[in-house]
Amino acid sequence: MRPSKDFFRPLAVGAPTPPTDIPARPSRAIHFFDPSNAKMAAKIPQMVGGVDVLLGNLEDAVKADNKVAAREGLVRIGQETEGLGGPDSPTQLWTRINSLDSPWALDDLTTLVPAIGHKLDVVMVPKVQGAEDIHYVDRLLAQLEAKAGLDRPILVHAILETARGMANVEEICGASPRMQGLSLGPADLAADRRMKTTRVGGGHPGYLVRQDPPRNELGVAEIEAPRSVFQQDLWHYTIARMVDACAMHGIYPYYGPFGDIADVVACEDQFRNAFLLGCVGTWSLHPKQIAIAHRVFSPSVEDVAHARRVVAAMGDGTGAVMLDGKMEDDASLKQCLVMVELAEQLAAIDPELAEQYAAAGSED
Ligand SMILES: CC(C)(COP(=O)(O)OP(=O)(O)OC[C@H]1O[C@@H](n2cnc3c(N)ncnc32)[C@H](O)[C@@H]1OP(=O)(O)O)[C@@H](O)C(=O)NCCC(=O)NCCSC(=O)C[C@](C)(O)C(=O)O
Ligand SMILES: [Mg+2]
Repeated sequence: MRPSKDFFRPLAVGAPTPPTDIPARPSRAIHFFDPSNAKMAAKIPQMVGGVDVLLGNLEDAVKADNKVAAREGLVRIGQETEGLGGPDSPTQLWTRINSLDSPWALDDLTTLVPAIGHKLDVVMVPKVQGAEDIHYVDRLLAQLEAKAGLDRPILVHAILETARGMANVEEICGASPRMQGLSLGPADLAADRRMKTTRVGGGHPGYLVRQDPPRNELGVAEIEAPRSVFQQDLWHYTIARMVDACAMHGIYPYYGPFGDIADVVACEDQFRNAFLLGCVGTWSLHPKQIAIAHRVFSPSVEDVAHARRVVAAMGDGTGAVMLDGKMEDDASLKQCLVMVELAEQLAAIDPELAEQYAAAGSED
């Protein structure tokens, strides 16, 4: 569908022109912190450069009594933290504002944009229900940007955490040229869908398939015999829908929170599933989840080396060749190019990865 002629025009006189393409800035880990928590806030300056995104969370997980302190704390951090946020920073600055039906969302935006709008890369909007929520934020941001004299539009990221939001996922992605991406909000979404879970993301041992029963010599199924069970991914359908909606609109899908901080193994599995399905990153709720996210959402050295071999073997990119007993063709080349491009983007911001990927290339 052709967008209206005004789609890429500023929504307020004097506001910066919205982007026609959303840049693929590395955002493997979106690290959440509560700016009203002095201990967490104190750690932020030393995290700049060590994590792709720092997100000052103002919504759930911040106590109602601390909402103003969190907002003011984020302003202070945005103003005082060197190197944080803006187009040239190694670490983007994002915020999650309060939900649009809360008493705080309006003040969040009217405070943050004039104070730190030049540093703020992305505003994450929770509990987005449909395009109307994005239109509201879009217009308000344009008015505030114009008033503040900003020359760069702030991007918008929606969290999918209601059944209605999921049903409207495509129109949410296409609601504004500011749309940067989507994250999964598994806890609120589970509640809204009336799923019978109590966790923040991750799987559930009850969601499984069971191996067929063996049969005895009379051909009767022995249903009490021991059988393997395979736990399934509760979030597969949702993430796959998000990935398609984002890919269709040229924006970026992210997993979301994994609340079992102690279970770093299952966390890594959940992140990897999302990575393999097409997500570009995830959230980190605790410092120890940052390294997991960075590791998982960076292609492995082996995959990059293989992808480069396929690119080299495919010459002009058409036809079919055999490599290690496998057929490679135009379509497998395209997958390999996704991997190589991502490796190049990450190498540009991560010297350690750059070295590993360079070595992977030189082996061929
Ligand atoms: C889980 C908690 C309570 C454990 O906090 P803790 O203090 O018990 O952990 P710790 O292991 O004892 O912490 C060690 C040190 O790290 C610090 N620390 C700890 N966490 C952080 C952090 N994030 N950033 C920076 N520093 C952090 C902490 O202050 C402490 O500092 P210290 O050594 O000086 O004493 C804590 O990590 C936390 O509050 N994390 C953020 C939680 C959050 O943002 N939740 C909201 C996102 S999930 C969500 O909203 C759902 C969703 C999408 O809406 C939906 O599915 O519907
Ligand atoms: Mg939520």
